[in-house]
Amino acid sequence: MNRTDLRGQVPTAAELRATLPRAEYDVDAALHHVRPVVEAVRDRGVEAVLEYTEKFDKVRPASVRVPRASLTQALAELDPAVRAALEESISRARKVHAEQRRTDVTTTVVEGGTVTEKWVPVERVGLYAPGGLAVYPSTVVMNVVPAQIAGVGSLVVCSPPQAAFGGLPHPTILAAAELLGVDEVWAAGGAQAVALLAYGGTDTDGAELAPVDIVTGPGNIYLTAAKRLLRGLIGIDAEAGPTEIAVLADETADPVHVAADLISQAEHDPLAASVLVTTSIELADAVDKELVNRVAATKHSSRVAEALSGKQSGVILVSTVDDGLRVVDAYAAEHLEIQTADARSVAARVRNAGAIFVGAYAPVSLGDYCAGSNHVLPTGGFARHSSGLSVQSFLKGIHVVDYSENALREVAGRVVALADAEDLPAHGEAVAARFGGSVR
Ligand SMILES: NC(=O)c1ccc[n+]([C@@H]2O[C@H](COP(=O)([O-])OP(=O)(O)OC[C@H]3O[C@@H](n4cnc5c(N)ncnc54)[C@H](O)[C@@H]3O)[C@@H](O)[C@H]2O)c1
Ligand SMILES: N[C@H](CO)Cc1c[nH]c[nH+]1
Ligand SMILES: [Zn+2]
Repeated sequence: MNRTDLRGQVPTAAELRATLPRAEYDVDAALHHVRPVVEAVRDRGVEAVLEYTEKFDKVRPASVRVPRASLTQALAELDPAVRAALEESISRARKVHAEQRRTDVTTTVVEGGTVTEKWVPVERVGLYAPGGLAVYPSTVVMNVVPAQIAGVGSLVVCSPPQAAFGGLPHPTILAAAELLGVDEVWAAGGAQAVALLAYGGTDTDGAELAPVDIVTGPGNIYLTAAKRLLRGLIGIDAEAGPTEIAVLADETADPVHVAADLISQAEHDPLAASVLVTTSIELADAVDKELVNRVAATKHSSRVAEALSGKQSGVILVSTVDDGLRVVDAYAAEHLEIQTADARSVAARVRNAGAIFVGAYAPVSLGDYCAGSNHVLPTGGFARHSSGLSVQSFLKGIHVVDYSENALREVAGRVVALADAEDLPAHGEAVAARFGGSVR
């Protein structure tokens, strides 16, 4: 991997951001490519979805809505070991996400005056599970579990149709949906899926897809560009693009673990990013050596090799773990592993990461499938300001203001004073009208 030596230097966060490895992933540039797709689906519905599906997925499904029988059949035919693993993943995710459900809080501001923050689930959501370079039944779990726990009443899953399966999404995607009790699945991928979810459409056999309020889930640049384009008409989660792993390690880390973990995320995409930040040049050398053999032997060797040699991946040498923390905070990785002495206390000092994996026995792959945490996480530095998918992503907070006559009278003069200060006297008059026209 490329090396950057920052030992003996103390760059600012802005300087770090300018020098750290990062892919050229220009979502804005992809907007012009997906705009015609989105507009065609808006104007011509499912017919346009099918045209783009033929073009990009090389298959034309008979219908875009997946028949109910295909869902039950997929689960019936699912390998029992995969079923057991999905059940474990679902049950752990439910355990963690159940604790996230916020309860309504009522604050008594004055006697007779309360403000309640009420959490209301979004009515209908569209959940995307990618199906390009790999298929992601685990992402069905990570989308559906928080939405269900939030209390969303209507869920639809979209995943790309697979030519090898007659235009249906991959059977493990269908089986995961069935296991989770989701019965509305549509075979659409990328930008056309997001547009279909946002605008709705009528299938070839007359089945209706009602527009959703929010679309969540990760995907490639076309999916992300469509989410960015349609944001406003629909809500979206944080952008979750090509997978990233950063490992902050010192001389106590095992190079075999570090190399295996860097490869694990590089296998998602040639654009995936694997970054090692270390105080130890010996560890960096040992990891590089380990990578040579492992990359050659791994199944998706060329994809991994491309990701690891890309400008988005590399080794950063730092003088101290404190300097390393500054680097990983500036980078704001989707996944951050801490493989140092006293990993817990180092992890406690991290500010920016989608998820943090502490110590030798918490590899990112555990979080991808079975830790109970969510794997739909912000990439591209978005972890500086955004969180991963959670129950909260599917809830809206509404303030409910309930004041009695006396409680309003008590504060009426203040409202009028502020309204006058803003030269919006009608605001004050709306209060005064309740008290005979004057509150002074
Ligand atoms: N951050 C996360 O939480 C997370 C989780 C899982 C996966 N991922 C990432 O999601 C991404 C999945 O990408 P993918 O490509 O494998 O699957 P995908 O489902 O996002 O994309 C496949 C779709 O892209 C569309 N497409 C293909 N070529 C196109 C073109 N030239 N123009 C317009 N549309 C086109 C096709 O319609 C196809 O259905 C990977 O980068 C992976 O790393 C991220
Ligand atoms: N690492 C991905 C999130 O970036 C999630 C995933 C799903 N399956 C395997 N990995
Ligand atoms: Zn992964």
